[in-house]
Amino acid sequence: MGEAPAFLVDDLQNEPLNGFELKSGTCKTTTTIGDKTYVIGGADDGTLSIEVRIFDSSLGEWVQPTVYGTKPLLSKGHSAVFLNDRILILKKGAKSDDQIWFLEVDTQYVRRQQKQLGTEVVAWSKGVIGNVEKPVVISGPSGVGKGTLISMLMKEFPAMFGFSVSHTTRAPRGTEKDGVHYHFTEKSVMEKEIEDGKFLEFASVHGNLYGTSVEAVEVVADAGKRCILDIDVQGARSVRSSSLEAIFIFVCPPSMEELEKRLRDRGTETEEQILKRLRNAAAEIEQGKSSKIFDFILYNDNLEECYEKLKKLLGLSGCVAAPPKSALREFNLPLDHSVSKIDDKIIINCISSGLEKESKNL
Ligand SMILES: Nc1ncnc2c1ncn2[C@@H]1O[C@H](COP(=O)(O)OP(=O)(O)OP(=O)(O)O)[C@@H](O)[C@H]1O
Ligand SMILES: Nc1nc2c(ncn2[C@@H]2O[C@H](COP(=O)(O)O)[C@@H](O)[C@H]2O)c(=O)[nH]1
Repeated sequence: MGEAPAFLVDDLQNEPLNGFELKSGTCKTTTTIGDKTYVIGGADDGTLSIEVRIFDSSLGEWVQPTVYGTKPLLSKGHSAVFLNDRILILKKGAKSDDQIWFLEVDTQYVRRQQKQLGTEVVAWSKGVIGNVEKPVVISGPSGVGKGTLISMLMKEFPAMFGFSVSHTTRAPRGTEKDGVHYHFTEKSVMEKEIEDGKFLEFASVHGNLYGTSVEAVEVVADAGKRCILDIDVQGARSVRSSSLEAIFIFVCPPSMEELEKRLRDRGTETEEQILKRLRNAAAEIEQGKSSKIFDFILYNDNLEECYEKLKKLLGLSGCVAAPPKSALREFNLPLDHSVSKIDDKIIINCISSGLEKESKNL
């Protein structure tokens, strides 16, 4: 909370200002939702990213919200329009893969964080142009074959799927590479990043911390690929209640004996770790089968048969590996534009700068 800079108070007195840039060339917009006016833009704290402040007219006060997600970098300005539970931000003069952003202000995820923290919360997420299909969340007990199935999918459809590289505090196994299999990290560093809102979900699994950063998912979406997350049941539950709309698949072993055999044959864990993973497996299978988190349950008995079933439920049966959907189609947003919403359509009014000014709607 704090005092309003004079120019903003002036600007706010001249309502309505929704979605329009404030005067004085500050590259800030205001969006009023109920008692709250979201002032978006500028970087008061010396960072290079877009800042958010809220003026609560019922309190007559400025509120500094807790901001989650990766913040967009400053641009030559932006337009803003409110869409149901989030504000659409169109950055001016930005590259096509950096033009569209959302500031979540009233999504389920934001409301839950607000309740937990007792403060105002907003969350940034990046928009993607095109038809990237829903991400796929794959869970199941350790050793059931999640990684094997995902590798088969990535090998057959390299241009279609991208793996969400998680962070973990566990030590790398022999052949694992940092940044490819996991981002191997220190516990204190990861805890700080969790506090800073960089994670979509995280959980303590078999005695170590694991988590999916917002960036890990964005990297895949930015490449125009469908994101695959290999995460435990706790993580799947968090993603289920986040704003990420995904397909949730739980992989079951044919028996506990077979699961133990696979874990032992893999030879990557100590005896103590194997026993811990097996103890946790029973509870995970119980939750996986009984909770309403998962859309599909797959039994991984015969690997090839299970893989075929996985492809079928992802709509890939009999599919020849296709080139990537061109999710990053060129989309040239002119520098001079305004944005509004009518019914289900976002109208972008482009003003061309010639001798005779011309206006065109997209
Ligand atoms: N259907 C199957 N039949 C026999 N062996 C299998 C089958 N599926 C996977 N395996 C083997 O089981 C072992 C464990 O598989 P994988 O590493 O893919 O499990 P995971 O679920 O990813 O485990 P974690 O959660 O610990 O990473 C591997 O050695 C793999 O080759
Ligand atoms: N909640 C999350 N769980 C994760 C994530 N990345 C992996 N995992 C799960 O951890 C166990 C153990 O994995 P291992 O590589 O040490 O064998 C397994 O069930 C994974 O699904 C994550 O980002 N979040």
